[in-house]
Amino acid sequence: MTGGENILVAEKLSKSFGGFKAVSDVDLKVRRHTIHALIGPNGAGKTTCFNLMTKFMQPTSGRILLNGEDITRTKPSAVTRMGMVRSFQISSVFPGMTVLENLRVALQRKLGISYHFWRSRSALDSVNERANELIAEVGLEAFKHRPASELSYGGKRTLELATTIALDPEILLLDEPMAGMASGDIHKMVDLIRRVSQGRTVLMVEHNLNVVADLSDTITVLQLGQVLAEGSYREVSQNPEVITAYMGDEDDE
Ligand SMILES: Nc1ncnc2c1ncn2[C@@H]1O[C@H](COP(=O)(O)OP(=O)(O)OP(=O)(O)O)[C@@H](O)[C@H]1O
Repeated sequence: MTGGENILVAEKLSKSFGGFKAVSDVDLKVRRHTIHALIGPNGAGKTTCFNLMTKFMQPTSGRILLNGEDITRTKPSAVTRMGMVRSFQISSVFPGMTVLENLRVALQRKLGISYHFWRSRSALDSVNERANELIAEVGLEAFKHRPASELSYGGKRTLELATTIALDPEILLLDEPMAGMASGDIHKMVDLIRRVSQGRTVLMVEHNLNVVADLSDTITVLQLGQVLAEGSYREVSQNPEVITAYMGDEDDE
C-alpha cells in the first residue's frame, strides 16, 4: 500500500489527560509533496497533536497511517526507518563536534554503518561526499570545521535541520522551526525549509503566521483540541471562526 495522494493520515485521533480531552476526534490528511502547517491559539492542542503524529505520545483512540500503513502502535525508531523523521530543534547537535563531524555521525546513523564499513575507503569517501553536499545545501560551508558550539542559534538550528535531512526523510516533521530565531535568521530558515521540502513532505507546528502564510500549501487550524478550519492561508485567514479564535486568544493575553 502507498497511501495514494496522502502520505500521512490521522483518523479520529484523540488524547485525554485524565478527564481532559486535549485532542478530540481530529481527522488530518497530509498530501504528499506539500507543506502542511498546524496552527491555532494557545492550548489548542497543536503540540499534543504533533506528538501523536510523530509517535512521541500514544493516542487514547484513533489511527495514524503512514503511506497507507497503520503506525498507531509503531515505535518512533521504526517510524524513522519508514521515512518519517522529526526534527529536534538543537538538542540533537553535538556541540563539541565540528559541523562536518555532526553530519558524518548523522549519515552513519542513517546507514547503520558497521566497523567493517569504516575500513572501506570508498564507503568513507561517500559519507564525506554526502556530508559536504549537505553542508553546501544548507549554506554552512564557512563553518564546516568549526565546532557546533560556535554557531549562532540560527546556525545550530540550520545544522540540526541538515542532520535531519541526512536521514533522507520522505516526510519531515518540524516543531516550531522559527522558535527563538532572530528576524534575519527567519528569512534564511524559510528559504531553507522551502529548499529541503523539494520532493518531500513537511508537517510543521508554527506560531509565526507570516511564515505559515509564506510556506504552507495547507493549514489546519485547531481550537480546543478540534479541527476548526482547513485550507490555504487565504481561505483560513478569512474564516470568521478562525478570526474570532485568534482575537479571543489575543484578548486573553
Ligand atoms: N501532559 C499533559 N497533561 C495534562 N494536560 C496537558 C498535557 N499536555 C497538554 N495538556 C493540555 O492540553 C491542552 C493542549 O495543549 P497543547 O500543548 O497541545 O496545546 P498547543 O496548541 O500546543 O499550545 P501552545 O501554543 O500554548 O504551545 C492544554 O490545555 C494543555 O494544558
